[in-house]
Amino acid sequence: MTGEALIVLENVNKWFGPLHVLQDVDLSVARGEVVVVIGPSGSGKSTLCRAINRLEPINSGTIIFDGQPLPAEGRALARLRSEVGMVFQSFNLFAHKTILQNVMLGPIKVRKEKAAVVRDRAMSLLERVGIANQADKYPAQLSGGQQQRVAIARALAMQPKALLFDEPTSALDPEMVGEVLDVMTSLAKEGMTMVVVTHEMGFARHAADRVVFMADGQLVEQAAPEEFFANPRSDRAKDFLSKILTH
Ligand SMILES: Nc1ncnc2c1ncn2[C@@H]1O[C@H](COP(=O)(O)OP(=O)(O)OP(=O)(O)O)[C@@H](O)[C@H]1O
Repeated sequence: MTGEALIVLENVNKWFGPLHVLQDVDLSVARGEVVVVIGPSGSGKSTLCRAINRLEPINSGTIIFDGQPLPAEGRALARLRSEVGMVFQSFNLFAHKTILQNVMLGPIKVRKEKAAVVRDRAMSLLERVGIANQADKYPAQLSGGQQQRVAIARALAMQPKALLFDEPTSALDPEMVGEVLDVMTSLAKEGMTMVVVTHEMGFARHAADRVVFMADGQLVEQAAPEEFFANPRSDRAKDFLSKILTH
């Protein structure tokens, strides 16, 4: 971690109708930092994650990425989306394209890179996530854990400056969760800047630089994982942890 901020949210507010889902949110993520966002269902974690690359418009406040205010549209937004990869709960792969084509698509379509260059990068990323031998298959032929690893390779193919994960293991059968978390842990160790919304407390403990606890649209507290899990300060965090850790 260098300490230099890559993602900065200042006073961010978001309403869904009368529901105030992000309430004056301030958050700064340093280059190379891994921030894990936890909290009860409906507390605004996904909305926060989606706001960072403008999948969700905000009502007020500022989001700065790599020194620039978040663009609303046009080329600058396309550039932002290519610099901030996102991995979703549902893998969102193109069903009628092969695994390799899925990984190659973004750099070719969005960044107009040459296919030969992209193919080499895509194959080495598939190698890295342990799926190179499935490159010519279609998503439906892979398990959920394998598809999510492809989705991570696809995000990496754009050579992003940061990766956002929105509950990446929530749709997986339990035996596949570990293989996806292993890939994420190795990215974290290599210094990728990551914001991860998850209910996986083991990942939060071992891979996070900082845990952010959200409840009712607010960042209630944040601390290094060893400090947060040993000594949560707010009653809401204590209550949340006692429920989730005894589950
Ligand atoms: N498109 C939408 N329209 C209306 N309300 C929404 C929309 N998206 C989310 N919400 C509401 O906003 C609140 C925050 O949702 P969000 O998905 O960000 O929470 P979360 O903390 O990620 O929850 P979970 O852990 O269950 O995924 C919830 O009450 C949710 O029902």
